Amino acid sequence: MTATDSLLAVSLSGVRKSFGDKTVLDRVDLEIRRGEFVVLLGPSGTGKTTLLRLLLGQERPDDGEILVPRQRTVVYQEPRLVPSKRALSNVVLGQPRTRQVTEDGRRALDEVDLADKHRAWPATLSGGEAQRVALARALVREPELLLLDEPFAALDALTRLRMQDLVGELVARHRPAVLLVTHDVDEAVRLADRVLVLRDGRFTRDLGIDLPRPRDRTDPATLRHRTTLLAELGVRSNPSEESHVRHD
Ligand SMILES: Nc1ncnc2c1ncn2[C@@H]1O[C@H](COP(=O)(O)OP(=O)(O)OP(=O)(O)O)[C@@H](O)[C@H]1O
Repeated sequence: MTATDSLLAVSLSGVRKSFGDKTVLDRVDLEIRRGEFVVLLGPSGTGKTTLLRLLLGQERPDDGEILVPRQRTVVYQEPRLVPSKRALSNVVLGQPRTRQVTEDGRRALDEVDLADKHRAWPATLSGGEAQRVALARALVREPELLLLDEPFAALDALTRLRMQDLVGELVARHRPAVLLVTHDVDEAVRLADRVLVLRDGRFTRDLGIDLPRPRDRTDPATLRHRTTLLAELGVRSNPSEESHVRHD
């Protein structure tokens, strides 16, 4: 990244990725500013996870350029905790066990409201608690880029809403750039500064959401964005409709 781009956390230009004769990403450009919360929406199989894997360096593009900060962490749909390590050890996994690291780990657990669970084994945690440990592990390293791959999808509805609020609060405090992959339009409108819709290898919509937080899902402006995104995904919106779209 050049000096003039210092406000950018992520820059992709002309990125192409195919598997066999299937082009998944077709000359994609993407810029994410520092501290910006971007949500990536799209039907199943359109390349959202592939894009995330490219940002993590787990895949290489066939063409194009990808610039990402070195400090990047990820939370997946499953918490992926090490079962033989207690909560705190999972949070500071891979880091030297200095006093500072232990303190930071405890603070991170405190931030996700699990201060009293630092000695808990993963098997004794609820799904939501385990996911909060995973979030603490991702944030304790103060990443410049936080990647979230459907992190709420496996949670029950109430826990999901609480987790969304928690992520919103923690991101506001730590200010990493965020790329959140989801199928949930309401989640996108609730959290994003900007929503990108990925279809047929390209971004078909780049929608800025400039609304105060916390956001009320019944607010007319929120509903307008929701309707726009559902239309972009090819889903008709009406009040009784389920917005958690999955095009399998
Ligand atoms: N390693 C691979 N080898 C072959 N094909 C792959 C590979 N990884 C992904 N694909 C294909 O690329 C396409 C995009 O997959 P990807 O997982 O990125 O989609 P997605 O948008 O994340 O889907 P979902 O929403 O269902 O998670 C799919 O057709 C998938 O089968």
